[in-house]
Amino acid sequence: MPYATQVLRTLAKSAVSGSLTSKTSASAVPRLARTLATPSAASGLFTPVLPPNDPAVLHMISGQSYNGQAFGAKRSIYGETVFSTSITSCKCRRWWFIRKRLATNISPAPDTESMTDPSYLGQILVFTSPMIGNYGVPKNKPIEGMPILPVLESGGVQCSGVVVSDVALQYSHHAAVESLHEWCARYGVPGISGVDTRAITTLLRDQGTTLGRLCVGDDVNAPRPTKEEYYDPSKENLIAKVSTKEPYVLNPDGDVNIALLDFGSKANIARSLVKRNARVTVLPWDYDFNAVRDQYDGLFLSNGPGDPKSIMDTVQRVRQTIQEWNKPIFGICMGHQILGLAAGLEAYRMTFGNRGHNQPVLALASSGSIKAGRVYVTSQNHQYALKLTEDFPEGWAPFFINCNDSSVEGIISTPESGKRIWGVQFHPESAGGPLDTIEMFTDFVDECRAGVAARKGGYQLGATSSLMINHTSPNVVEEVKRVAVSA
Ligand SMILES: NC(=O)CC[C@H](N)C(=O)O
Repeated sequence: MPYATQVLRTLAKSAVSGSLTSKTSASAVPRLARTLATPSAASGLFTPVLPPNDPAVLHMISGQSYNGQAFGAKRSIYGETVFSTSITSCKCRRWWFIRKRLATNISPAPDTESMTDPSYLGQILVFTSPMIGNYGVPKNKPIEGMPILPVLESGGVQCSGVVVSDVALQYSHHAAVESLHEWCARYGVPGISGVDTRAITTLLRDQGTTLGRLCVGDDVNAPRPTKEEYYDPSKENLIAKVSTKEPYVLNPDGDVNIALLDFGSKANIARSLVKRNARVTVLPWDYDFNAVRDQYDGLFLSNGPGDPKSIMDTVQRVRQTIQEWNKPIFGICMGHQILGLAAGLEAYRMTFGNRGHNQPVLALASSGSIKAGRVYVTSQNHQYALKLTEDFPEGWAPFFINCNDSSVEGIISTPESGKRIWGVQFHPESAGGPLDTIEMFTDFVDECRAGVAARKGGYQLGATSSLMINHTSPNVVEEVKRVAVSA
């Protein structure tokens, strides 16, 4: 057991059994007990329910096994093992500050944002940050002014399991109501702690995202699964599992009418639109938007789990929308991949994808708040990407490129196309920050509003983009990579 876990387990056990008085606990952990963010040791400091001392093991289909201790639900699961490079520390302070300014959501640790993101459905999430759960978990209730939407990214934990080096047995945050262990247990999600997450991450980085099995309790002693027994979520239409079943409306009095095609949308996408006073109609993933499109001033395509090619019918419908409809369209992550496929680009599965809140991207075009030539730090969670190609389809250009691996981070309709369409692989809405690209929501909603004004007459549509890379040049791929590397 890692030393930090041992110390905390002993401290927490003593506190629960009453062997530490409040006086001695304050002197044993003076800095934690006195933080301003923690109103009292009783409400904020100690985890009242500790994980049982059960063993756990993470098996990989490639043959490796990692032994540790269980927390969360006492249940064994299969999933796709992926790693996230989110760092725990900055978010808490940042969100407290932003919440005061914008009355927006709170989400005290990146684990809660990632774990409630429906795009993680079917995945076993390995955190490279060594200690996870320090801020606990807040009440996932709607905040004032935003009925329906939870504080976190969805109503519950979406990933299948979590892997951490050292699960925090104590949490301390003004908004926390339970520990990571209790929260996972409530949602039937098992966790493993006390494993070498650096070794697991190195493995995943080298061989790519790998199918895994997380065994808890008695299952630890069961024989390893055969290759055929591993479950592969990427073979399924996961979007159908997380998308809304029925349409619903948010902010009915908003002044611009936006349809949000829900592939498993993070709540902060809807929040970000509502905050800009859009009336948002959330539609199921397979809804025939073309039948109702004239009612709307703009279309938003959300993030979502799995392979974009699992919903080619939707791609076909979006292609028709792009060809026949001239209002603004914005897609994020899965939404961007669907737009790209509809535009005629290729999508491929990356080796280990990009997951974390610290991915630098370079803008290749200026549009609204985005300036060509600038690097923006972004939050990401994806396994698939659009292929960077010499011959971008007519009317389209690369918008952003990843500075680490030169993968396509965004596409944009060219000024000559007469369209106003943007797709980004990263998450501008990222609830945990960074918020470098959050104003893309303002750009989109303003563009929709400009369309409404133009249709009423008299208002000139916003001229949106200018391109830095000439997408018709003979070596667009080389040019884009050169610029990304020099950034
Ligand atoms: N966050 C997302 O929308 C992810 C899109 C897609 N499921 C991928 O893994 O690439």
